[in-house]
Amino acid sequence: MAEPILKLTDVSIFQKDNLVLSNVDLQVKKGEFVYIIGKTGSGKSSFMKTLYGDLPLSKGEGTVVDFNLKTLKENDIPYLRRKLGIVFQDFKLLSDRNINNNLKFVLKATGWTDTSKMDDKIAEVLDKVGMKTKGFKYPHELSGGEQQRIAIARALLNDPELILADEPTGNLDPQTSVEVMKVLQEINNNGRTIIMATHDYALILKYPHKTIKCDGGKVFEVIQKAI
Ligand SMILES: Nc1ncnc2c1ncn2[C@@H]1O[C@H](COP(=O)(O)OP(=O)(O)OP(=O)(O)O)[C@@H](O)[C@H]1O
Repeated sequence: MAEPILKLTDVSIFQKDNLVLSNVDLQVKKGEFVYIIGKTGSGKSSFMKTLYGDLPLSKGEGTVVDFNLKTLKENDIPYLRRKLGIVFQDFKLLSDRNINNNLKFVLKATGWTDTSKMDDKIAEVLDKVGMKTKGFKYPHELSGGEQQRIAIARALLNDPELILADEPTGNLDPQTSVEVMKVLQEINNNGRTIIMATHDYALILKYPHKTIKCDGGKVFEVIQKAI
């Protein structure tokens, strides 16, 4: 039986004093791919931020990759994030160093010390996203789609149990979006759990998965026809 990697029970999500989402109940099992959809301002990013400890969980109960979000302390957050791979719309690569050094920076920051192991891991994740030969390039020398693939490679460095992707195709044209989606799909086919916030209904239709909608301050599962 697949185990739940995320469990939220009657959760409310706030931005400062504003209630963004309430009565959120959701379980995601290991190996699932789940979309979070909804209009601008409906709470997708707030939902994702709660999962990676950027917004505190003050009401309801929640566990993510065995961390209790309700009792999560500031000091726990780096450990939570090591078990997560986070991908943002705007890639967030460091512009002053090449791709290999972007990835090495993350490995060192998360406790890796052995140079040859780091080099092997970097080669492995670049290979997974089809960017094996691009390690010497600087971010500005890559297209948006390539930069996003590097960001996905970066998210894979510590073998995360869960990948959280917040609008990963939001800055990409439709064709490039499909290419990035293929990479995420393949990662999911290899057993990795993915939660992806998106506006991109064309992608959802092309790659159907369980879909959760944020609307009117609530969260509910939708069937494809209703999207
Ligand atoms: N830092 C913040 N401080 C106060 N309110 C915020 C903050 N960030 C977001 N909000 C509010 O919370 C609500 C949900 O925003 P959120 O960014 O989660 O929506 P979203 O669905 O991700 O939107 P988008 O698709 O535009 O990214 C909105 O009303 C927004 O104005």
